[in-house]
Amino acid sequence: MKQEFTRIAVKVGSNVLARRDGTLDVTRMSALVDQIAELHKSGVEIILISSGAVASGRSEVHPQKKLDSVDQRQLFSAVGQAKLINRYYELFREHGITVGQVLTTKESFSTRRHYLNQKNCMTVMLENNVIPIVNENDTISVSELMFTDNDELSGLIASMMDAQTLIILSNIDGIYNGSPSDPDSSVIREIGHGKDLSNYIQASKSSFGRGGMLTKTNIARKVADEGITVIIANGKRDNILVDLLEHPESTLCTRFIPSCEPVSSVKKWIAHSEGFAKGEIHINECATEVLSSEKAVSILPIGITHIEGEFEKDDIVRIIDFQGNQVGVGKANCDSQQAKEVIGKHGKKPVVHYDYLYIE
Ligand SMILES: Nc1ncnc2c1ncn2[C@@H]1O[C@H](COP(=O)(O)OP(=O)(O)O)[C@@H](O)[C@H]1O
Ligand SMILES: N[C@@H](CCC(=O)OP(=O)(O)O)C(=O)O
Repeated sequence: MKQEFTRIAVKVGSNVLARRDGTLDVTRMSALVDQIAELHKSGVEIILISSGAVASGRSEVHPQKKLDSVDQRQLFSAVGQAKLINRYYELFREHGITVGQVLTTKESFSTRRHYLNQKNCMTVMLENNVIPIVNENDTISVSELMFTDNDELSGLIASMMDAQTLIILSNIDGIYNGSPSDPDSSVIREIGHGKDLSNYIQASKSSFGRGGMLTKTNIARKVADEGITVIIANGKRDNILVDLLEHPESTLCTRFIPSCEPVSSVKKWIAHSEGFAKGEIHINECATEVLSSEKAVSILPIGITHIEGEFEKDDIVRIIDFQGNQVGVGKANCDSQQAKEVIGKHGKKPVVHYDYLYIE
């Protein structure tokens, strides 16, 4: 096997694992496990991000009374995750491979300490030849603190674990340049930096998915900008994982070209922490221009016009340009009160240092 990659993250969407009637497609699961086992045995480290808990629980329990969507998700995932991981455990055991379950929440990424704890857990698993199988802990995640979907989670994991490639498996061959059901549209094979895809993406989602293609493309772009190749491919196609790595040219998929600029570990964490931002730093036209150049610059008080919200030192803040658009995310070097006191002044310390600033 071509050994281009040493560590990859594979995300398997709900729709790949669920049959039309919502039951778990064990044949598909088994086929994917066979491929992952083959890659694992050839020396590629794999991190599996698997959806399917809710879908597999849905067919197991039949509630007596009508449940709201949160109750349903909690009930189905509690039952379904146990079933899912049990299946994986048995299927991988046939190949002599040990797997471990990592259930996480969005909040578990909110501080650098929590983030590093999770990274350490998965590193130790990989070092011991254990394949981590990650999913959101849907039993305790409620709306505001949930990942948009497992695409978002997979992007975070790929970035945190310094994977070279993130393969997102869905029930479609890639991103189409029109409606996927339109015979005139075709799969976009490669997507470079800055390409706007919003015109192509339909709001429709597959039956069991949560986020849809829009979140997939947004996440894919962000992760590719951090230097990771992102591939969207069809998990229902036989041998897809092995084909993607062995015959990349002839295998149908959408590939996001990664940026060549290395991004530090701290910046990667900050890039995925926008959801935890406590405040906003608004900057003037001149600062906006400098930030959009290739130069390494910090946010200095002289370029700040105003501060919104209350934040402490080390909290995540959004950077907003003079036209009101968000241009980045950073870790504050001081609290909001101290920042307000130095607005517009020369010769003061950065409010967000370059090392802790991620420009989108
Ligand atoms: N331009 C497009 N190209 C491909 N798929 C699209 C496009 N626009 C919308 N979609 C929809 O996105 C769906 C995949 O996203 P999603 O339902 O979140 O799947 P998953 O459960 O695998 O994460 C496809 O089944 C398709 O219906
Ligand atoms: N954590 C949920 C995943 C839901 C979800 O976002 O799925 P997907 O549309 O595959 O990204 C589950 O296991 O059912």
